[in-house]
Amino acid sequence: MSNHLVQLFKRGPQWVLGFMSGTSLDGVDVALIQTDGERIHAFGKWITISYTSAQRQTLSTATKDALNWNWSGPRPKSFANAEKVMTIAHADAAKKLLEYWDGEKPVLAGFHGQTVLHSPPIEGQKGKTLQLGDGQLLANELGMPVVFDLRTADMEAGGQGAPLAPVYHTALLERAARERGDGEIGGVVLNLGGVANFTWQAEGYAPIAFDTGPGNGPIDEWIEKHGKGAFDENAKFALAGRVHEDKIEEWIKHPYFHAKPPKSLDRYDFSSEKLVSDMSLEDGAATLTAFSARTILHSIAQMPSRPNLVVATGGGRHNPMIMQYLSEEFGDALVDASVLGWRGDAVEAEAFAYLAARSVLDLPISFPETTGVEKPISGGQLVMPAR
Ligand SMILES: Nc1ncnc2c1ncn2[C@@H]1O[C@H](COP(=O)(O)OP(=O)(O)OP(=O)(O)O)[C@@H](O)[C@H]1O
Ligand SMILES: CC(=O)N[C@H]1[C@@H]2OC[C@@H](O2)[C@@H](O)[C@@H]1O[C@H](C)C(=O)O
Repeated sequence: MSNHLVQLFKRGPQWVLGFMSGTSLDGVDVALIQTDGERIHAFGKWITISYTSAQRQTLSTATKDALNWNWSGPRPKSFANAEKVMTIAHADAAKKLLEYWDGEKPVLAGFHGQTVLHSPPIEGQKGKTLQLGDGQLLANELGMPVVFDLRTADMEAGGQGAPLAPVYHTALLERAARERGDGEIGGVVLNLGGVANFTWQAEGYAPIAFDTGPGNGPIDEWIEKHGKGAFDENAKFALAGRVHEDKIEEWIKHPYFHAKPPKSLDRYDFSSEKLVSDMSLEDGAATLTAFSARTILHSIAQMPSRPNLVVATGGGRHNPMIMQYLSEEFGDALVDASVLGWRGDAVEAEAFAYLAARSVLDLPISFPETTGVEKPISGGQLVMPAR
């Protein structure tokens, strides 16, 4: 069957489904792209289906249990239920999307799963990462082959296991250059997710990518802790607060921000608890938001050259305070994904569709400059639907 898929892709680009359930536990993003594993030929429909509060609670419990478990002893009991709940939520989201899709049937799906724990390699010791997600159950539900577990092979080979979207970011920049007709593939694709990360690309270099530090994660946590919702909508609280600059100067000394890339983070490596627990709601929100923005700027400044295009993707691009910091630095070079015709909230889901196609074709999905793996490698497990 895998051979059959390879033959299909050899004949031409195919429609592929991709899923993302991000660290903010807000919902399932599902998107369609048409690809041959190299180029993005077309964008199809996409949707986000929010988790119900019960589903979110189940995932949040599994995430907390994972942090306490920390790879030692038997797996927490909550994992099995969370895995089933989130896999079914993914299947439902895809079925909903396909109801509104009148194009050709997708031939494959790329399933990221839900990261509950991520421990990058330290001092030559391999790292470990865990994405909950039952690939076989999803394949059965959708009646479609599914590629899942895309981070393990990279980690087994000594890589960070993240970020994986960079090879897709590169394909997006290539597509934009092709559409402009100038052949200039350079730029930065910035993902403003729970954790922030980017891919930097310029003529004559292999693309460089890494997690820059916290994104929306600690801000969300802070707002939720105060009973003010799941996130700081339009930076309402942050804009009413004062940024504690002294704290930012202190935190940015953390070795993570001075370590050479590649590097990656667990969503809870920077938590609001540790950072702003003694501040007012507004000052805490302002300081956490400024911290995320400043660590992004600090990381981009470490690149070999200054980008003349910075494309904002991910939920944090709806946060006006983060965007203000970025635009003070980059001016007109900073653009929203939509300016290039991309779908800023669907990029990660699209990336996993692209990665699934590359996995089936045995093309590399991670690289020395993106995850620190010794040589470019593929990854992922392919499962077929049960008959
Ligand atoms: N209007 C808005 N104002 C402020 N923040 C917003 C707004 N809309 C979305 N966000 C932020 O975006 C987050 C969701 O972003 P996104 O879906 O990219 O995260 P994710 O996919 O879970 O993250 P990751 O990339 O780390 O996996 C929300 O939790 C919130 O913090
Ligand atoms: C371990 C893990 O799930 N990491 C996520 C997280 O969310 C953003 C950032 O941290 C990134 O490294 C990664 O996701 C994207 C999709 C990636 O692998 O590129």
